[in-house]
Amino acid sequence: MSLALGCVADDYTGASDLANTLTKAGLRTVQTIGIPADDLSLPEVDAVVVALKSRSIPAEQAVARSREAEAWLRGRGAGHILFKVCSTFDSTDAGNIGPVLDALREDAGEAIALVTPAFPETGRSVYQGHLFVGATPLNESPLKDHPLNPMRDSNLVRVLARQSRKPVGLIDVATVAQGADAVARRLDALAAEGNGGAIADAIFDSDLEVLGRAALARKVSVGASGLGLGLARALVAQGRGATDAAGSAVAGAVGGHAACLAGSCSQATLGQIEAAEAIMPVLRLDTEKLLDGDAEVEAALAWATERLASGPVLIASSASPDAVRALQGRHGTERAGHAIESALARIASALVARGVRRLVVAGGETSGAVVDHLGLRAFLVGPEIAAGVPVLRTAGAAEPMLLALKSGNFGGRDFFARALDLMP
Ligand SMILES: Nc1ncnc2c1ncn2[C@@H]1O[C@H](COP(=O)(O)OP(=O)(O)O)[C@@H](O)[C@H]1O
Ligand SMILES: O=C(O)[C@@H](O)C(=O)COP(=O)(O)O
Repeated sequence: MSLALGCVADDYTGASDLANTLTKAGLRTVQTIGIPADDLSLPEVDAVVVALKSRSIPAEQAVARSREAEAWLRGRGAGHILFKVCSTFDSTDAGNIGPVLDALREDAGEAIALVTPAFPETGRSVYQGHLFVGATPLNESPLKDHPLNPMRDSNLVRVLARQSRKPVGLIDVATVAQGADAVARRLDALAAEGNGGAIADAIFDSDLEVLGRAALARKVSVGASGLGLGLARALVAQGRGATDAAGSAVAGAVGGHAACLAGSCSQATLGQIEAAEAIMPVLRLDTEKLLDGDAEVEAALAWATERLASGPVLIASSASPDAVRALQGRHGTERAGHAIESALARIASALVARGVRRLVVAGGETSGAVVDHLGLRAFLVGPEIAAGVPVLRTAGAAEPMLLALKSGNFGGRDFFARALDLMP
């Protein structure tokens, strides 16, 4: 295996989002769950996205796991490593974007790394270093209420500098408009001034193509799927792409029952759950009881077992920002988050034991907990359900499954219906 591109993603939905983008851009791509064991046979691919559940763990653990993944990818020929983070830069002042960037940059022997979370396809743009979600600055968007990483500063130069060992500079839109050579010169100048990272403006895909070309001249970059698009287009232009059709790797139905699990409390997911009530049974979990033992999980499984044979069901812990804050106030943010992720993961395993082979999961941390509990090892990329969300087919599993791991903020109101239509 001689990879054109290696990617380390800090959550599982983000990994599938990136794998989707790379596949659509012409790179044969596989998503692995952590570093794959030697016995896992992977298809011939141009890119591997190693998915880690490292966005919200202690920084030193995130650094160690990211460096292991980087070494595995470079050992398979990857000349460039993209550290895939959230397009809304989900992180806290404790990290982990800054600490991981510092480590990967130093491992690569680079003085500076280009950083941009812009992803125009989903309305993420960066202007003068400020991140916008649509027309709304990040700190005024629903991301300010994220249960684990509330984003309260749209100025990413400030945000990243607070997490990094070295200062952070800006590559503004005027420089990007001048092309890849101008970006390269700006990176060199910022490095000479002692900066270790540079937030790059990007509003359109054409900006990301410029940034992809400039980034590819170095060994490491940090960004969301927009930068992935730029890197992929630069690699395909160099003749490193695939010729076979994207998504063909997952042809064929898997059958079996279908279920949806939602742990995301994003505004988008709350609306999608509401819309799903019109087309399938929806169970809203009592999160207070969920934190108080197994009774709520057992009740949810009894509810689902009565309904699975008749069609898809949806089980959700998702709640409004006020309800989330109230639960966190009573039980602590970390305990509430981990306990609910764990409960949804146990529900997922029990549903698979009851014949579910088509599973839609809403939420990045939630998807990580579910996929880990199911022991899934890798995914092939299928058709796109919504921007940033593909159908995934398990690779290396005893029985094939189809999954959709939906980033909290992605997808339209009819997402659950569209996903199930594409997961026969
Ligand atoms: N009702 C709730 N109250 C508090 N926290 C919740 C609730 N439901 C889910 N959570 C937690 O919120 C976090 C959602 O994160 P994640 O799954 O990554 O969603 P997103 O993709 O929207 O960021 C998880 O830790 C999850 O366990
Ligand atoms: O880049 C993005 O926005 C997504 O790929 C992503 O990482 C979202 O994270 P979650 O909302 O936690 O799924």
